[in-house]
Amino acid sequence: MRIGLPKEIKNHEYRVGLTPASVRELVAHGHQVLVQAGAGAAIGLADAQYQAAGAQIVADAATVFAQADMVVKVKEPQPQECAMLRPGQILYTYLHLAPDPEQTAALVKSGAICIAYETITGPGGGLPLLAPMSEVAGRMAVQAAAAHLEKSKGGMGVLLGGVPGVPAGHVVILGGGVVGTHALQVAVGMGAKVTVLDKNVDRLRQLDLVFGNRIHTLYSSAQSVEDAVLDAEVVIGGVLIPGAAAPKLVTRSMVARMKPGAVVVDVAIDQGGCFETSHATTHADPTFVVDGVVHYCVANMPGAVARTSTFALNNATIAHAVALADKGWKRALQDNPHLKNGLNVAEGKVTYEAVAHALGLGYVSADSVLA
Ligand SMILES: NC(=O)C1=CN([C@@H]2O[C@H](COP(=O)(O)OP(=O)(O)OC[C@H]3O[C@@H](n4cnc5c(N)ncnc54)[C@H](O)[C@@H]3O)[C@@H](O)[C@H]2O)C=CC1
Ligand SMILES: CC(=O)C(=O)O
Ligand SMILES: [Mg+2]
Repeated sequence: MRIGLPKEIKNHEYRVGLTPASVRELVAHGHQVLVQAGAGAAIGLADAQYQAAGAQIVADAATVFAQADMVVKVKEPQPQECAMLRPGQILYTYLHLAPDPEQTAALVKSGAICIAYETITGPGGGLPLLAPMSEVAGRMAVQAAAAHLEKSKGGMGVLLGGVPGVPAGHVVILGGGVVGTHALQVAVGMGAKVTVLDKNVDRLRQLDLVFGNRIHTLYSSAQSVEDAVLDAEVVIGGVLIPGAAAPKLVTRSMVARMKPGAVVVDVAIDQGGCFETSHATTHADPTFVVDGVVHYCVANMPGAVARTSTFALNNATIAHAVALADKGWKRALQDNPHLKNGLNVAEGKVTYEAVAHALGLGYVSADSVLA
């Protein structure tokens, strides 16, 4: 198969879909890899390293899209990328379609086979191709919040860990999954007071066993969310219902009653966000203020630490990339139900139920397009 690697074009997105080591793996399986010139240059992955791994360097994205049977990316395709996809071509990347009707329409129109990293499941449960980026974003969320609590960034002027004689800030984490766990590790490490809320009591039990009395756990309800959010210096949104639009746990009226200068980091913004007041921002202009509360809602947080993130992502994506290249999409998906769960759009149909439901579109099962 011929595999194409374009350079990412989203705002301040320096990650790349394949490392030279991943290219080497695909080439060893007999595949040809076309890499757009400079695709990894911003994170120290030079064209020469890709060539040494067996790739062919091509001048532009148009050549990659025109010649590849499978395009491997990181972020959802931007409109000009969607326009270059063609029927039957495989697109393997993050998509986050539920809050994005325009992209969904463009992918449906393309006729391409669109496999979303974020809905591929794992034999041990969970979302193993989302997890590494959630680890990064969860850890970054506390860094971002601590920085934006500073007065010069619009915050209330509180040091998260406090100092002897002055209380620490209260970090409230909505969702105790991968983002939540990594956020709470860093928040606990910084000496903050930490509360985590989840609907899954087993998850809270696990966190309680690991972190003991260094954290507080709460079952998530409208009441507990409101009580915690109104007491917080920082709220981190890390809830997820796989593939679906994020539930709006924090209402506009709660935000209006939060402490002035508090900071919210809505990591779940890529699925539409869990604060009613959120809208997606970019690394170039990451925050906005609503009712005195600083909102950080960057939809590609791991792009800021693109070198770490690229290697972590490739560790999780390469095995399925090799399977897709070796077997073709139909057999690879028939052979592996977890990879099949990644199919969101194929041959002009929406094949992921939560996406179809969120957008009010017709749904056709992955099995029926594979038949
Ligand atoms: N903005 C960014 O750059 C990035 C965003 N993300 C996003 O972060 C979000 C979280 O991802 P993960 O932690 O990997 O998901 P996860 O599935 O590991 O965790 C989500 C948690 O939310 C909980 N939850 C669901 N409904 C809830 C409710 N009503 N109240 C409280 N908890 C609830 C679930 O029980 C689960 O424990 C996803 O939308 C993901 O796409 C991930 C990486 C980067
Ligand atoms: C998961 C995601 O949205 C990201 O890594 O950018
Ligand atoms: Mg989007």
